[in-house]
Amino acid sequence: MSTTSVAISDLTFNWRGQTAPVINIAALHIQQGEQLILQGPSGSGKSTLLSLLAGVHTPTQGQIEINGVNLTTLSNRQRDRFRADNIGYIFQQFNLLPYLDCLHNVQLACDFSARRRQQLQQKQTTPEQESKRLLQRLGLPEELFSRKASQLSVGQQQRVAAARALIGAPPLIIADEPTSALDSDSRHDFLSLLFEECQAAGSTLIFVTHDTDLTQRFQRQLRLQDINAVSGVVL
Ligand SMILES: Nc1ncnc2c1ncn2[C@@H]1O[C@H](COP(=O)(O)OP(=O)(O)OP(=O)(O)O)[C@@H](O)[C@H]1O
Repeated sequence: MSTTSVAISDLTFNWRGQTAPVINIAALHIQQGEQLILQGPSGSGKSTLLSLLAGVHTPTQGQIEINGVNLTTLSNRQRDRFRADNIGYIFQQFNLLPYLDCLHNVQLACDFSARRRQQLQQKQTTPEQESKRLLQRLGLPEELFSRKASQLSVGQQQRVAAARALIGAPPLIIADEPTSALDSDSRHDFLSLLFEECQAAGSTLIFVTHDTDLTQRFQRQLRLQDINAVSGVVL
C-alpha cells in the first residue's frame, strides 16, 4: 500500500512586503518513494516551494504535510528537529561547513538526528562507515575525504552535499539544482546513483533542475507553472 509523502492544500506564500503571492497551489500529492522532477522558468518559485516543503519558510496560508505531519502546526524548534530527522536537503549553495573535512560534513547530519543514527544502527553500520560508503558511491576520490570543504571544487562539494542529505535514509530528499556544476556524463551518473540510493532507502525524491536532458529519466515530471496559479513571474 502506498503512503503519502507530501500533501499540499490551498498553499500560498508571499515574500515579506510583496502583495502578490509567488506560490499559490491548490493541491499537490506525492507518494512515498516517488521520484519527481520539478521544472519551470527562472524566478517562477521552484526554490521557494522547496524551502516551504523543508520548513525553512512558513506558508502565508494553507497546509503542508510531510509523512502525515502538518508542518504548519509545529514550532520553529519542532520544525528544525523534524527537518533534521526526515528531510535530506541538497541546497543550491551547498551549506557545507568550510572548515570541516568531507567526512565530518557528511556525518554532521547524524549529529543532529537520533532517527538517522538509529537507521544506521539498524543497518549495522556507523556514521563514519556510511559517510565513506556514500562518498565513494557518489564518486568523490578517497584522497579527498579528509580535505576541508572550502578546498573542494563546486562539483565535489555537490557530491558531499548529496552524501550528507542521504545519510541515515531520511524519507524525503529535496535537491535544488544539485548537478549544475557537473558535466553531462557525470550528471547522468550522479542521477543514477541518487535514484539507486533513494530506491534502496524507499525515500521520495524531489529534484529541481533546468537541465531538460534529465527530464525523461524521472517517473513523474511536474512543471511548476501548471500547478502554480500566480499571475506570472514575480520580478
Ligand atoms: N529572500 C527573498 N526575498 C524576496 N523575494 C525573493 C526571495 N527569494 C526569492 N525571491 C523572489 O521569489 C521569486 C521566486 O524565486 P525562486 O528562487 O523561488 O525561483 P526559482 O524558480 O527557483 O528560480 P531559478 O530557476 O532562477 O533558481 C523571484 O521573483 C524571486 O525574486
